[in-house]
Amino acid sequence: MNERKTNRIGIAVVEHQRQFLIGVRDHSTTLAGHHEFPGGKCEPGEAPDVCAARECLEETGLSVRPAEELLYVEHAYDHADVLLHFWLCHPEPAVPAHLLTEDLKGFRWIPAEELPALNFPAANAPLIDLLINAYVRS
Ligand SMILES: Nc1nc2c([nH]c(=O)n2[C@@H]2O[C@H](COP(=O)(O)OP(=O)(O)OP(=O)(O)O)[C@@H](O)[C@H]2O)c(=O)[nH]1
Repeated sequence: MNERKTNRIGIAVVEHQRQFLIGVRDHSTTLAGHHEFPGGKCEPGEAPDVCAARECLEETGLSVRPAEELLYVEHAYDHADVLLHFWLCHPEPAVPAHLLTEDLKGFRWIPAEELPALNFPAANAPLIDLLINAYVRS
């Protein structure tokens, strides 16, 4: 029997002064070369916002505080079905100022107006529209 995987994913949409923390998916992973927000699979019993903050710390070294769920998207990729929880997060107040400007393990701070030009996975499209409306057109 060919059973498809369904993964619940917590994603940290980390905002600071209208900039967002964005990386590029590694060549060894699914959707290699696509841009991405920090995130990954929820552990069993782990809430998506907790997952988003944990994955962000693991992947970028930045401690963040989840603020609100911006969007929930269900999407079928070839490799799996995903339940995506996009959580708006902000850096913890105590983080050193230099972490808010420099690259973090390959993740970079990108101004909101540059988001539409990036190559995000298909499931991110409604989130990018939402961010443009909230941070560029407002
Ligand atoms: N991190 C991240 N994943 C995203 C985004 N958009 C999106 O569709 N995804 C999808 O969400 C899933 C994330 O899973 P992952 O494989 O990166 O998670 P992980 O690090 O826990 O997995 P691993 O331990 O197998 O490497 C992938 O299917 C990925 O394509 C995004 O903006 N950020």
